[in-house]
Amino acid sequence: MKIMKFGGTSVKDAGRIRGMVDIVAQAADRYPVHIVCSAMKGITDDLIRIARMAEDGDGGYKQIIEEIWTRQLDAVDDLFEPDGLGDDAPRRYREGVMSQLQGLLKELREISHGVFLVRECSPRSLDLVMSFGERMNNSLIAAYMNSIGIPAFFVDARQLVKTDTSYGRGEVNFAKTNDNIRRFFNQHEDDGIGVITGFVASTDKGITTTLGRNGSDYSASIFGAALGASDIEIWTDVDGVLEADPRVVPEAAVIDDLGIDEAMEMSYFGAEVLHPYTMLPAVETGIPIWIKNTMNPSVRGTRIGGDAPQREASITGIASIPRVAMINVVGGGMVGARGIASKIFLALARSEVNIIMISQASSEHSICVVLREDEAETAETCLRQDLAHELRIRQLQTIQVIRGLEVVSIIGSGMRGRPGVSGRLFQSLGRKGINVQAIAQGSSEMNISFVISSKDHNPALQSIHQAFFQSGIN
Ligand SMILES: Nc1ncnc2c1ncn2[C@@H]1O[C@H](COP(=O)(O)OP(=O)(O)O)[C@@H](O)[C@H]1O
Ligand SMILES: N[C@@H](CC(=O)OP(=O)(O)O)C(=O)O
Repeated sequence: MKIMKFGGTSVKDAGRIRGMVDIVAQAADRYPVHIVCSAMKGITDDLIRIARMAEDGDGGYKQIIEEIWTRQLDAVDDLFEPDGLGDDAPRRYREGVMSQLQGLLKELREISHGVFLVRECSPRSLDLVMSFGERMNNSLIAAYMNSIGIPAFFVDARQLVKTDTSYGRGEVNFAKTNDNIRRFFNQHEDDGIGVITGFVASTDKGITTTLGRNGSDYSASIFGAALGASDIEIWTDVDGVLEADPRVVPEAAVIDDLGIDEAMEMSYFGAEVLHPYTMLPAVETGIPIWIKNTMNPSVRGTRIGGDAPQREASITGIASIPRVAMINVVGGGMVGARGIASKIFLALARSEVNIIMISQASSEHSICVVLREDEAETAETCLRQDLAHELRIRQLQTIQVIRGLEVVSIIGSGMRGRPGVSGRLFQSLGRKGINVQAIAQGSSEMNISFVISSKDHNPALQSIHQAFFQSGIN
């Protein structure tokens, strides 16, 4: 059995849904499959805008709900068109799916109105609002498959995937989740293809949660691991994981095989083609993950699994995280002093921000942490509170926040023990006049990360790709 996951680009309208169902039907002729689908491309962003506008008392949120509804209706009209041969199935299924979608629309309108009235949208309410994209789209897809004679059943993953109450990024309780999934699919053994909502989950009390943006990839691997799938396929709009973001580096080629560690580094450091947690369930079960192209299904794609293959090349890929900030904690009194680093990290833990990168010069004169720009204010407040004493006695001179930055990483198991890689990297940036503001290298030697100004994003990625992949001396 295989799990096939289709992202928002692969199910963004009726045309793409038809293409996706063709791929699924061909696969299902050869082996059992279940599918995990995302919301139509852009719908989750629209739902977030609805919540934010309603929270701000901006009645314009209603217009966005109408736009979402129009996209759903266009897809229904196109997919459930009577075929003119007297077959009534499209009409019958159209009525069923319309009533399901209208129910969801009503619910979305009521929740948004509630947010508008109280002028408050908690992370918990936001998760509920965001869940509608996946719920609408998978209801539509399951009905469409049935209407063309492919037995399918809608699966609301909220019934099965159980998380804690970390809204916006629920932490999965695997014991309960695996048990729920196995029991549910045993009961539906003869019902055809499960059409599973990606991204959404719920707490023990049934409160809706989500798995984080782009979390449908993770949903696919949760279901794949629980059901002992032979493969987990992530279908998207590119031929696989590429050496760099193809929108910036059009010359980037497909990486045929990636080790689990390399894939984790690529996704953690910004290759949005894959959610970083996707590999976790697969690591334990050894199930390979494939990245494949819905628009080009015959291409092999990238296989992710096990250790990285032996490589001639030093680096495998380049990734980047935009919109980060750097906090520099600077002070002569830090040199040789004990406990300041731990105070800094405790303050950051208290602020619940996610630290992307840390760097400390051996002079111990400063510690720099890199985090998402929208978390910088919270982090700075906590640091100033917890380090107030050290600032007062001048053990620390400043806590400086620099915004408008980006982390770029070069990744690859071939870097281990190979001299000259960072030399070539920084030479290529230097030639383009790009200033590097901080550097970190993990002890695994599989990643060198550095911070640059956001405005240098494109030239940095292009010059690194040129230096390693296009020069013939990677
Ligand atoms: N290294 C990379 N390899 C492949 N795609 C990448 C990479 N970095 C960024 N991308 C972008 O990720 C996109 C796919 O991710 P996403 O939009 O989340 O897809 P989906 O809608 O299928 O979930 C691609 O269209 C590509 O532009
Ligand atoms: N729809 C959700 C979950 C997701 O994974 O979407 P996609 O597969 O389109 O990246 C999001 O936009 O975050």
